[in-house]
Formats: sequence, structure tokens, C-alpha cells
Amino acid sequence: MKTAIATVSIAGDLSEKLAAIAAAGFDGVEIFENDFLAYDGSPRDVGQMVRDHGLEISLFQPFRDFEGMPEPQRARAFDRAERKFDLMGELGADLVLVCSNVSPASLGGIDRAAGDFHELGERAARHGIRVGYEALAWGRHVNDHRDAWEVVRRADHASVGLILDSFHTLARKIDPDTIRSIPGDWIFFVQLADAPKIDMDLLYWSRHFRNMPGEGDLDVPGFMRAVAATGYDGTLSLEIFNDQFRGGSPKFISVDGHRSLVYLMDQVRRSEPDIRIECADMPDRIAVSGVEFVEFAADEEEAAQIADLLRMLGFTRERRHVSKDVDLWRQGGINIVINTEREGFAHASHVVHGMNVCDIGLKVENAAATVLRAQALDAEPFDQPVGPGELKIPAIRGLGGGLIHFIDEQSDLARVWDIEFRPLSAQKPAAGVGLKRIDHVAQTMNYEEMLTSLLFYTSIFKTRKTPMVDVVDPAGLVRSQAIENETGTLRITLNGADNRRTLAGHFIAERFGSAVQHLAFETDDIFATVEALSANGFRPLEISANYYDDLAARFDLEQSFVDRLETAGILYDRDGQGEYFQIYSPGFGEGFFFEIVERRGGYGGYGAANAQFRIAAQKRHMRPRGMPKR
Ligand SMILES: O=C(O)c1ccc(O)c(O)c1
Ligand SMILES: [Mg+2]
Repeated sequence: MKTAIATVSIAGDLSEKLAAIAAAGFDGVEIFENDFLAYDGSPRDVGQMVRDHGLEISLFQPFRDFEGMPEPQRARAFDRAERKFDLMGELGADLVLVCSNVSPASLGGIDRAAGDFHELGERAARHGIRVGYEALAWGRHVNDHRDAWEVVRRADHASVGLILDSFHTLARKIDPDTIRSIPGDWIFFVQLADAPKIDMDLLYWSRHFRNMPGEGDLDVPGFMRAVAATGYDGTLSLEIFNDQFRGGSPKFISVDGHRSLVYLMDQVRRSEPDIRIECADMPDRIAVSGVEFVEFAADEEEAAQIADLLRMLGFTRERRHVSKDVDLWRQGGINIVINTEREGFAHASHVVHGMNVCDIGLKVENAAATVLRAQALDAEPFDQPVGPGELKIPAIRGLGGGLIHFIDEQSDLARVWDIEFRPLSAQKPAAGVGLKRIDHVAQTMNYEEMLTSLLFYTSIFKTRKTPMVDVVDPAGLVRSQAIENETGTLRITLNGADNRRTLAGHFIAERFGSAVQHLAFETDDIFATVEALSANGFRPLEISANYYDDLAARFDLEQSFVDRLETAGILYDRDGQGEYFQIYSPGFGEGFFFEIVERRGGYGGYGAANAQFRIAAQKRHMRPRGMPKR
């Protein structure tokens, strides 16, 4: 199936838009009339520019307030149409979208509209042009695709067909399966958009909050399955009105768009096996069974600081790389790698970002298949020459400049620590403090990057997104959303900062981009862990006494229990399933920190209710440079 995107969906002038759209791999564009009007070039030049980018003009739109007009507006509407047909001839566009009339002057009546469309079809045909009719969700008389289809059916003209737009159908909660009875030949074009579920005026919602399929909450896959069932095999086009996208990077928004379409087609193909859908073959979404390692890029001084902290947290430096300045720190099932090499990816990453998590290893069933899927979804595979005795571990570039490596059990990859690393036998193993595994990896980014991340992770991996929650930093709002798998063995939290004064925003600004800001380790007994930590000289972040007063009131807890929490510096939360306990390390570097959590009884969240108090405490403890005083 061919893919397209409306020029209105991304930022830039027309030529910038086209360059980004072509680079992202689309076949065509919808030329939004205003983008053309604003451009300083003749229709022929624009048509040529589109074709020079290897694109086709899939649609010209919108033509407004056409059907059902009384005279003299009716005659004028036909005159307007003739002028646009001439323009389309010069552009080299042969399909125009007519959206349902919103004018208070328009008259209702399916037959009246059908009659107008029949005549429009006659005129369009003389220009070799076809006309598609789309029901706007807020159209005055026609605001439902079923009515638009009835108009088209009665217009009974080979040059007049239907245009479907997932937003208009789904926003009005019209059952998309009603599309299945429309003959695919009469569907001239399909526009796709998702949107977050927000209760608001339809027009405002549509013009400002649409997003890419998979980024919102609408059942775009259900809509697309119904479209596919009609036999429609024309272009699938994104028409995304979104304030943020209009101000975003044309390049990145286009890539997100292309990824969303490929992912959507892959989903539809899997759920409608009887329908032939032309799309790239790829492995199904990848199940991740855990985080195998997290790697830090650091210089010697920073490495010593992390080492100090890891030692206090009960980690042991167990192994060293056979040929590189790379150490493996371990506790329970947690592998932390510290890379102080002076060349290679980690070093390059350090030069740009300073001390940072430059690489994450995920456990999957088939590492090669994972890269194949990621590549099919426009992710970039990563390769660097391997040294003697090293394994070639499949990897992709993640977002924000880091890498994601994939470890599987099918090959030697699972034995990477034995093959590439030598045990440091002289090292006395630390007793440990009961940390078992990585609970979650928390990535901080600009708010505008959250949808990109969300789509990236959910399209490649078998994961789902949790609802967005607000986290209040004294300097501004940070929005937080998690990506997780069914079993909770993969949890990635995304924190989107609006400004630089928040803890999250400061971190992004100082390290030049989004990245992992904290790692949460899981223990089975937080009180025992706190005791062991204390014996190691570790002091968790101090939380205000006011917090504990409120806790007792909020959850109706025994005072003695609250006292224990307060003494240990543990934050507490509860949901319908269970309880959550959290402690934090003070921040170091530009605000990186560790968290230790215990989940009891299937608690599913991340302690969002506590985040405000944790952030305030971290801000009190922030030191301008290096490690906090101990
Ligand atoms: O918001 C609008 O006016 C508008 C115009 C054309 C479309 O295809 C559409 O879906 C919405
Ligand atoms: Mg539309």
C-alpha cells in the first residue's frame, strides 16, 4: 500500500516539508491548499518540486462549503471548483477532497447534495479529476461517513467517491465496522489520525490534538481493519493537525509518521489474516524478558564516583573486559557496566553528553529478529567493529543518542559476560543489600519527544503504555508515562519536561539531550535493604516530616509503621492491587540518581503521587558539582 502524509502535519515551508517527507520514505503528499498558497512558486514549479523529491501528489485539499448551497452561492461554488480544477491540472494532482459543508447557509438533504456532486463529477471528469467527499465530524448536515457514503452512492458518478478519515469517524464514536459494507472501489482515499481521549469540542480537538496512529487512544487499528476489509488498496495518508508537530522537527515528525503507518499495517495484517495487505514483512512485536545490562560512559573520575556509590549500594566489581577499560558491577540479577574507554561509541557519547547511560541491553528471544523488526520500523541498526575475542551483539540506535543491544539465548550472546569478561578473583564480593533486578529505567526528555518515544517502544516491543500522569516539580510540570510489558520485566518510564528549571529539564539541558536519568532497582525487603545500606554508609534522600504526617492520614496507617517509614526515609504508595515502597539516592553529576523499590501484592504504578515530594527533596540536596557530601 502506498503511504502519504498531508503537508499540514509537519513544520517548515513547503520545500522543507517535502524534503523531510521524502526522506522518511513516503510515496506521496496531500497538498494542503494553504501550504501551496503560502509558497512563493508557481503551481507548475510546486508540482515539479514534489516530483523531484520522488513523491506524488496523492490529494489536493480541502475544498470547502460546496454541497447544498442555495443560489447564488451554489453557482459560485461551481465556479470556485473550476478554478481549483485548473490549478490542480498545473500541479499535476488528480484527486480533490471536498469536506462536508459547515456553512450556516447550506441546505440539508441527501438528494440535494447528491445532485450537486453528480454535477461536480461531470465537471471534474472533463479535467481528468476525481472528487472525494469527506464527512467532517462537525459538518452542518453531513457529519457521519455513512451519510457521506449515501451522498456518494446517490451521486452515482464514476468521478465521485468517498474519503474516510479515522478521526471524524472515531471522534464521533461511530462504529468503524459500518465501513465494512462500503464497496472498496468507491473509497477514493483514506486519511488516518489518532488522538488522545480528551473531552472537548470536536473541531478544537481535531485541529490541535490529533497525533500519529498508535500515539493516541482511538481505535485506529479497528478502523483500518474495516477499511482493509472493503478491499480498498489505495493510499493511506496521515492528516495530523497538531500544535506541537507544527513547531517540531519536520524530519523527526515525518519519521514518526512513517513508523506509525508501517506499524499500523503490520497490526492490521496480523489481525485480518484473510485479507491481503501489501506491506513489509517483519517479525511480530518483540517480547522482552528483562534488562540484561545498563552501561555508563564515564571518565576515570566519574567512574570512581559511580563505583563509590555502587559499592555502597552493595554491588561488587566482578569482572573486567578482556581487552577494554570496561568493568562489570553486579548484584542479584543486575549488571551495571562502566565504560571508560578512550575510543568507540561510549567514548563518543561521553564527549557529547558527559557521564551518561550510553547503552541498554535487553533480553529477547531472538536478537537478530529484533533488529529486523526495528529496522522495518525505521530504527537505525548500529554496528561498530568488534575487537579480538568480542561478540557481535545485535544493536540499534535508541532515541536520544544511546544504543540498545539485544541479548538472546539462541547463540553465544547469553554468555557474553563469560566470553568478553574475566573474573576479578582478587575482589572480595560485597555482601549485597538485597537488590534483585532492575525495576525500571527512567528516561527524561523534552515533553515534545514523548510521543516519539512512546511509538518507538510500543511499535517495536510487545509493550503497552500507561496513562499520562502529572508530576509537579517546584519549577514546573513534568509529565510521566510508562511503557511496560505484561509481566513487568520491562518497565521504562518517560518523563517529559516543559522547561529547564525542573529537575528533569535541568538534566536535559546540561547533558545536551534526553537520556536515562535514573535507574530503579528492586528489592524483596526494603526495610532490610535500608538497614544494609545504612551499614554501608549510605544515606537515602531525606523526605520532609510533613509528608509522613499526611501519609498516616491518607492511608490510615498505623503510626508505628509510618514511624518506621520515616526513620528509613521510605516513600509509600498503595493502589487497588498492593503497596509500593521507594527510597532514593541523592543526585550526582547533573542530576542522575538511583531508586530502590519494593512492590508488594501486584502494585502496578511508579509512585507518581510521591514524585513531587521526592523532587523537592532532591532539589534541597542538589550540589552544583559532583557527589553529594556524605
Ligand atoms: O479541520 C478541517 O477543516 C479539515 C479539513 C480537511 C480535512 O480532511 C479534515 O479532516 C479536517
Ligand atoms: Mg480529513
